[in-house]
Order: sequence, then structure tokens, then C-alpha cells
Amino acid sequence: MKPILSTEEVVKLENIIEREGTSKAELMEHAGEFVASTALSYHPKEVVVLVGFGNNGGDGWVAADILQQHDVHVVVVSPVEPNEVPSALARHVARRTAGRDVEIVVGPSRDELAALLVKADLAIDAILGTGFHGEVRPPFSIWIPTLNDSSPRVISVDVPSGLDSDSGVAADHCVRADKTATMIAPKIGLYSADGPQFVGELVCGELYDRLDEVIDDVDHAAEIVEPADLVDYIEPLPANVNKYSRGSVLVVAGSARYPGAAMMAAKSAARAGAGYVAVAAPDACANLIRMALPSIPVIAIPSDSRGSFGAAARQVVCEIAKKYDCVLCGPGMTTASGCMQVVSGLLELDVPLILDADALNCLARLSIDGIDKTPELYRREAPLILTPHHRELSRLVGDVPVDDLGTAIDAAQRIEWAVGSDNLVVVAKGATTAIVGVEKVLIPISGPASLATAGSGDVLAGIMAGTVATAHGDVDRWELLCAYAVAVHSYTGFAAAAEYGEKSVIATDLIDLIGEALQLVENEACKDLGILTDGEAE
Ligand SMILES: NC(=O)C1=CN([C@@H]2O[C@H](COP(=O)(O)OP(=O)(O)OC[C@H]3O[C@@H](n4cnc5c(N)ncnc54)[C@H](O)[C@@H]3O)[C@@H](O)[C@H]2O)[C@@H](O)CC1
Ligand SMILES: Nc1ncnc2c1ncn2[C@@H]1O[C@H](COP(=O)(O)OP(=O)(O)O)[C@@H](O)[C@H]1O
Ligand SMILES: [K+]
Repeated sequence: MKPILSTEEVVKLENIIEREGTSKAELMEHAGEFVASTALSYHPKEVVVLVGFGNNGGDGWVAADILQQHDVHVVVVSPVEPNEVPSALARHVARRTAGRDVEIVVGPSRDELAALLVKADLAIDAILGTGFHGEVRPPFSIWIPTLNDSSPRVISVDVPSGLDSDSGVAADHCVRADKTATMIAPKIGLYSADGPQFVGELVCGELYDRLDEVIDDVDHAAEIVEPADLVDYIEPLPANVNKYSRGSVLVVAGSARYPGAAMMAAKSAARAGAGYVAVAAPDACANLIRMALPSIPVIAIPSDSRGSFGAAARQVVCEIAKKYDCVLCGPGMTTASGCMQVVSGLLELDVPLILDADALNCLARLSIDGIDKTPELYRREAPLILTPHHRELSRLVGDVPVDDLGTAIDAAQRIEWAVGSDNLVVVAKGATTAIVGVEKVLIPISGPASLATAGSGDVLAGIMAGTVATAHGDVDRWELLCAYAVAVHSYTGFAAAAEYGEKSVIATDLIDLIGEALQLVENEACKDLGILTDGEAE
């Protein structure tokens, strides 16, 4: 796993590194070297380096110096003369670079800048880094759109200028990078809110050769899960299994209005490897589900007058649910009062439970002002996995706004910390999904935007249930198991986009690609571990 840090954590880490004997000036030299080597991989002839007033600019000045030593024609565009750069560290390197054969253009007009960029084949954006806040002021509010309107490839130093490195919110003017060369560790804002739209390809320069020894001395805002981390969940099917020993799932879902959600979740659980998947659905839709899923037994549960679980459902469902390795509750269920009773009944059972979709809305309704205020509602011994999207998550914490990765992590942590159990995981779904456990926040492999289609969450919930059931409770870290399920879901998205086209994927396409996705995750993990080469994996 690779750490993702907040700006505050990066500053703490830089101070620790300094105490260990590597100064900030040396880190700036290494940052500039990393930017230069990233730039040289494009074999550029003409590079424009845009520098700001701070240390982000300092990285740019160092990179400019190195690039000119590699016979690249470099033009540094600065708002002030090198002698007037306010940051002392950056001023030192600016003066040094100015003493070499580098062209420096101070305070160009929009047209002058545009003319320089037209001639360049690469631009380096060292205007604003982690010190940026608020809206972009002149002259950068002119430079940034001029850069975005120009043709050269853009490498942003540390963060795209104009992006808040913590919240990931882009200012009105924000550099759209082809590649972002971030320093020491990726900043959380690169993954949050607008970040993914502006960052381009992300590369990280560690800058300090003993980073491994100090990285755990600061908290980590989150950790990126790499395929190799998932290797424990990749196991061949033993020859001597039977359908029950493979793992069983009960999907408690559906209603007369939404039978499809139950079908998709159940089929996905089976495709994800569970040997025995059954559906407990209101009798108003049970026959429909039976006809659509001949391989899956459907248990008809008493309905209410509108075709949702009725008053008698709680007792019947809970009696059945005890026998399964995993229960998934929620897809297409509605929030009728019988459903709320089913959810509270299942929470009392000693069986791994996944609450998704309407089960989460029921849970939210069972509390008055957010479930984190009433942890007794969801505190239990057996594992509990909640899989809310941002709106569901917001409802769970009493309608506190949740609209990006940062606010989703905060909300999920409120739910986690109110209970403080290793067995509780909140999978906060979004364009970037965060898996929040009591100690760590994991960022699993993200899928393509094609996954933003109705029913895609039902497929994920099914994959999650299949994964939990086949693990048989033999799980060191539930967060990592959830990361595996999310990765499989992400790869169904890639496979479906390749087969049907990015915009044409519908949720049912994902289900039949789960097998392929399982294989893709395995291939990536093996590649990471050096067991398989690129060619073999294809
Ligand atoms: N501190 C360290 O040890 C290291 C820092 N490094 C670099 O230093 C950067 C952080 O440097 P700084 O803290 O100097 O910050 P920045 O260089 O990111 O920005 C600070 C400057 O930007 C200006 N600014 C802030 N908000 C603005 C706005 N809204 N409109 C226009 N101008 C604005 C400020 O006037 C200030 O001069 C990192 O992103 C990284 O690139 C690297 O050199 C590695 C080592
Ligand atoms: N822009 C996106 N890029 C990648 N994945 C996305 C994007 N938008 C949504 N997803 C993923 O798609 C799934 C959607 O789930 P959800 O909102 O519950 O859908 P539904 O309720 O329709 O089943 C989640 O796993 C989410 O992480
Ligand atoms: K930058």
C-alpha cells in the first residue's frame, strides 16, 4: 500500500526528514531533479517553465537548470526577477539558474506568454503547490488559462496549480496537466473532488532515500491499495469443494417496484464465487425473480400491500439468515416499515452483514439525528459492511453534506469512530471510493466513469457478498477484503467499457464480466509481484 498524505502531514514529514539530516534545500534539489527526469522522458527540445513566488517555483527553477544542462532550450517565465523571489529557498535556486544559459522572461503579457508556449513542446507548471489557497490571483489567473489553451504537453509540479491539495477543489483557474509529478507522497486532494480531472497521469518522487523509515511517523490521510496487496484473496478453487463449503449468500432484497436490483445483486454474488446464493424477496416479486434467475432459489417473504417486506418479514428473514455465511440486505428493498424491521433484526444476528442501498436508508431512518449519535443501533460482534454512495452516507450522518472524497471520509469516520470496531467497514462509494476502517482509510483501484450507471452499486454489493462468503470469516482485515471487491467491480467496468464502449455500459453488462475481472485483478497482482510479465498477462 502507498500512503496518501494531507498537506499538514507532508509538512510534518518534511520536518522529520530535516531532523534526520536532509534539509529542505536538499529536498528542493531532489524535487527539481525528479521533475527534470520526468520531463526528459518526453525528449523535449523547447521547454517553458512557469514559476510562482514560493517553493513550488523553486522546484521549477532547479528543473530548468538541469534541463538546460541536457541541451534542452529552456525559457523560465517568472512573475519577478530572480533576486526578488520572496521565498529564500526558491530565491537561492532562482539566482543560480539565472547565472546559466537559461532564458528568463519576467512578467510577460498574455500574448507574449502565448507566443512562448506555441514554440514549446513541453511546459512545466511550477506556479502554485501546496501553499495555494482561495482563488487564483493575477498574474497567475492570466497564465493558467493561457497555458490551458496552448498546445504543449504539461507537467505539473507537486499539484496542478489552482488545485487545493487537501480538498481537491479546483479554483476558477486550474492547470489541466498531462502528468503531475508529486513530491514525497501523493496529496489527498489529487484524488478528491476535481483532482482526478486535472491531475492526468500521477507519478511520485520520493526525494528521500530512507522515506520508508520515517513515513509511519506521521498519520496517513489514506493509503492506495495496489494489486499486490490483494494477493491473499486470489485463490484457485479447490477440487473437493461443495456448493455450501464454497460459501453461501442470502440476498435480502427487492420489492414489487424494484425486483431487478435483487436479481443483479444475487447473480453478482454467484459470479463472484459463492457456491450457494439464495434470495429472500417479498412474495409480490418472488416469482418474477425466480423466472429471471433459474439458478438461484428464491424464498418468498410476506409482503405489505405495496409489495415491500411486510410486518411478518423480520422474523421469517432472520430465521433463514442465520444459516448463511454472509447476508446482503438492501438492493431495491424500499424503506417501508417492514424493511426497517428486517434491517434492525439482521443487525442483531451473529452473521456477516452487508447493508446497501435502501437498507442504509432504513438505518438512517432508525436514528433521529445521524447513526453516529446512536451507535447502539449498529454496534455488533459479527462483521458489518456499509456500502453507501455519497447521498446515502449523508443521510446516515444526519444530512451533513457529503459531496467529495474528503467529506465522505469525514462522514464515514464519524460512523466508524462512534463504534470503534475492527469489524465495521464503511465503503464510501464515489468516483474515488474510500474504504474507511477504524484505523485506516484505503483507496482501492478506481474504475472508469462507465460505472456511473444505475444498478452498478447492486453489482458491487453482490460482488462484496460473494467475496465475504468465500472468505469464511478467515479475514485479517475486512477493509482489505472490501478493497478486493471494489477492485473486481472496477475491472468489470474496464472490461465492459472495452466491450460495449465507454458510454454504453449498463449494469447488467458488468455481471457477466465478473469472471474476467477476477482474472484481471489476479494478473495485475502477479505483475506487481513480478510473477507474470506484461506480455503473459495479455
Ligand atoms: N517544504 C519542503 O521541504 C519542500 C517543498 N517543496 C515544494 O514546495 C511547495 C510548497 O511551497 P510553498 O509553501 O512555498 O507554497 P507554494 O509554492 O505552493 O505557494 C506559495 C506561494 O503562492 C502564492 N499564493 C498562494 N495562494 C495564492 C493565490 N490564491 N493566488 C496567487 N498566488 C498565491 C503565495 O503568495 C506564495 O508565495 C510544494 O508544493 C513543493 O512543490 C519541494 O521543494 C520539496 C521540499
Ligand atoms: N465517475 C465514476 N468513476 C468511477 N466509478 C464510479 C463513478 N461514479 C460511480 N462510480 C461507482 O459506481 C458505483 C455506483 O453505485 P451506486 O451509486 O450505489 O449505484 P446504484 O445505486 O445505481 O446501484 C459505485 O461503486 C461507485 O464507486
Ligand atoms: K504546480
